[in-house]
Amino acid sequence: MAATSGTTFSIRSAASTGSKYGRLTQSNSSGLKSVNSVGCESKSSFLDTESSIALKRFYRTKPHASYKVAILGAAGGIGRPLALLIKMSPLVFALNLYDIANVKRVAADLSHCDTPSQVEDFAGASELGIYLKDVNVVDSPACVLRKPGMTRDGLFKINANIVKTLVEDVADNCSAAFIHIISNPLNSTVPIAAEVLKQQGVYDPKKLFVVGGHAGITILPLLSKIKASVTFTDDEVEQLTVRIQNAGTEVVEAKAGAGSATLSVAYAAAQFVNDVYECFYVQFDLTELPFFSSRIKLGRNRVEVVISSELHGLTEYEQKALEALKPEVKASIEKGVAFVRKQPVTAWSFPTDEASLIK
Ligand SMILES: NC(=O)C1=CN([C@@H]2O[C@H](COP(=O)(O)OP(=O)(O)OC[C@H]3O[C@@H](n4cnc5c(N)ncnc54)[C@H](O)[C@@H]3O)[C@@H](O)[C@H]2O)C=CC1
Ligand SMILES: O=C([O-])CC(=O)C(=O)O
Repeated sequence: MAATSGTTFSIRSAASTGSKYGRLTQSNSSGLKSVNSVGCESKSSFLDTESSIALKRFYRTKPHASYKVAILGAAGGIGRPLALLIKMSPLVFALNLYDIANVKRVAADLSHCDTPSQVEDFAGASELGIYLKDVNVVDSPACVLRKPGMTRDGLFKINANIVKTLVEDVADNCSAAFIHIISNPLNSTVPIAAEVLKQQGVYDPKKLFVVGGHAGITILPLLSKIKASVTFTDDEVEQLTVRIQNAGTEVVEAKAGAGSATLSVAYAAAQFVNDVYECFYVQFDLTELPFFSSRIKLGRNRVEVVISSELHGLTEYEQKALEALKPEVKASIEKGVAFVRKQPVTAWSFPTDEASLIK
């Protein structure tokens, strides 16, 4: 499922703080890149005086923008709203947009939002090195998406290679960055990214993750953990579980070939430059599988806490579903790792010591 967060995302617009100075810069050093940062003096505000004063206080007391964020696939269905949401964050001072197509128009449009961050656009593989320099956070929805009737795994052939190549560039240029993979099939693309980073000697499992982690029955809503005072009959649990497992597919079908979920995914992805508690698919030893999803506290720079009690006290239905999904997750992980190691899946198994990198 695309977005499941109950956390809040702090959004502030510089316009509403009465930003005093305006700036528009164009730089054509490479012939491909433009630097756009527009700040407008904004005398009129839709806020009343009290709100305006409160926002000015917020800007005085909050830490300065300290993140440089790169979005790979920034001109796509997810990339565009994600770029807007990140452009609105007071925590971000620079936003680099990369895509193989149409990225200039996104940057030009976005640069008219007078928030603190400066937007730059990059296109073409030769630009990746500059684009990733000193980046703290990489968000990657670069890839192709599925059409109605396809499974997420059906994207493996094309997307595995895109993810591998882009993560190799990340490893070369900003290996200390937080890396957020969005590209499907996630159950395989995260292990692909981990394997590439390992091969380059720069893997930190606390810095690589995806919100959720999913495909078909490997999406398992733990309805028994709902805190609100609500109870479901066994039939309702079954119906709700299947509905949630198909939530992404519902959007694919509603868009009838024009894409998959974009706005909700961008919303979920944008939150990770704030402190959040959310379910993430990462490498750790919650189960016998090396990668799994659980609730995690994500701090400013890394995964800080994995809530390992998440799988305790499941109902019989949930426990059965959990056991039933493990072979599929295992196969997806093995497929991703074998792809990077260029080995047949059967020739490889995950060493047990590697299954416990996050404690
Ligand atoms: N994690 C999640 O919950 C979700 C994941 N997805 C996945 O996210 C991915 C992107 O989805 P959308 O943005 O809707 O697709 P889209 O097709 O609208 O955008 C993808 C963008 O990536 C760019 N791109 C392709 N190859 C590239 C490369 N090598 N380098 C840089 N950019 C490249 C394309 O030019 C395009 O602008 C898909 O794989 C989709 O399945 C989609 C929805 C939910
Ligand atoms: O369904 C898809 O293909 C996109 C996706 O992963 C989701 O929305 O959960």
